[in-house]
Amino acid sequence: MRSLEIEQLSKEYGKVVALDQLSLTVHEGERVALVGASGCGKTTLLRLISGLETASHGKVKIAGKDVTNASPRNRDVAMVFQDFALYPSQTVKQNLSLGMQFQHQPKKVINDRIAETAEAFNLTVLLDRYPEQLSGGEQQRVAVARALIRQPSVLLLDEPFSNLDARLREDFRFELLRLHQQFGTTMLHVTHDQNEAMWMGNRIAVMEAGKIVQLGTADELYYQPASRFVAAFFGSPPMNFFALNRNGDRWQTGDFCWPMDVAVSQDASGAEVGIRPEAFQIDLPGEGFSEADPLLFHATVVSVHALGPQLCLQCEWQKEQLCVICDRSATTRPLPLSGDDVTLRVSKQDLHLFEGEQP
Ligand SMILES: Nc1ncnc2c1ncn2[C@@H]1O[C@H](COP(=O)(O)OP(=O)(O)OP(=O)(O)O)[C@@H](O)[C@H]1O
Repeated sequence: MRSLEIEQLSKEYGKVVALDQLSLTVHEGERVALVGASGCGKTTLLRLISGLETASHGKVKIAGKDVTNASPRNRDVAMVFQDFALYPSQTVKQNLSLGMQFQHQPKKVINDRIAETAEAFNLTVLLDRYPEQLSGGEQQRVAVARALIRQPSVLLLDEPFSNLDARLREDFRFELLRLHQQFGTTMLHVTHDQNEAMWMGNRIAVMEAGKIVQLGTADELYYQPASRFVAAFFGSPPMNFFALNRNGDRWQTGDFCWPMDVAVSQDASGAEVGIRPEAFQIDLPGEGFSEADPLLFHATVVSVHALGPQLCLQCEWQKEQLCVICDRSATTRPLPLSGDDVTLRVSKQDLHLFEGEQP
């Protein structure tokens, strides 16, 4: 059972509460991506799991064993750092062997494991090089290989792609997924990048101010965000948000009245409706849509951006910016131009209501 269990974990630095009674289970062989804004406590959590920091309260269990007070070496966990943290004066081979030497593994086991791992990670021809003689992508492969060679129960990754350029990042994502299939290691992967989280996580945990505010699959977070924060975090271009103003018993944005069944609580201090850019259907005036539809938006196109098979329209509606993404094939011909009036419609199930949250 190579799982990771975190129970009610807290960490305070003086008055700063970096982690606030956080609980999370990563099941054996699962990949959980951990996302959140800068300063929300992601690195602190990894440091507590790996034993580089001690917890103020709570427990960390690895493979069923309580390791809350164990030294880093006795935790059966390995970590890959953002800056790779390879030893510059040691060759790739020496970097790979160091952890196993600390474990006092026999020389034959070390050599066999290095040969196997170098093969799996495509590092065989690089074994005698020093880190400075490697490209960023190669250094990253060595860093992950060094973490996995000890066959830890749990692998922690702290922004492992952030020092790679966009192209390499994508290649490395596939590589890491392939290695995960091969090794089946339980993984907790910290990232700032929503796209990376959706690729890498079987489940994604969203952190805000030292707590997990939502844990679920990429689909759950995208289609059923538990808060405005989660809704805004996932999706590119991001969700459109429209502030609602109370007018008697109606809720409006500009002159537009939202349907009555967009039910905002009587005591809500403020509310917003969120609509994903791809939730809009598009038509030119006078075609197709029924004017009786309560969710028609008459907008003006400000700019049009071709994104390969998709089209992105930046529009103005009720003095608000509104972004629409549509498949080119599903768009009316001729394609809309800037300055055109367009009619958009959404389905009620694509409206996300957020009450009383600050952007
Ligand atoms: N050694 C420390 N002493 C005091 N405060 C600290 C210390 N380490 C972290 N903090 C504080 O704890 C909070 C969480 O920091 P942490 O580094 O875990 O955030 P993070 O989510 O990893 O941020 P980033 O994405 O920017 O790396 C922050 O408010 C930070 O200032």
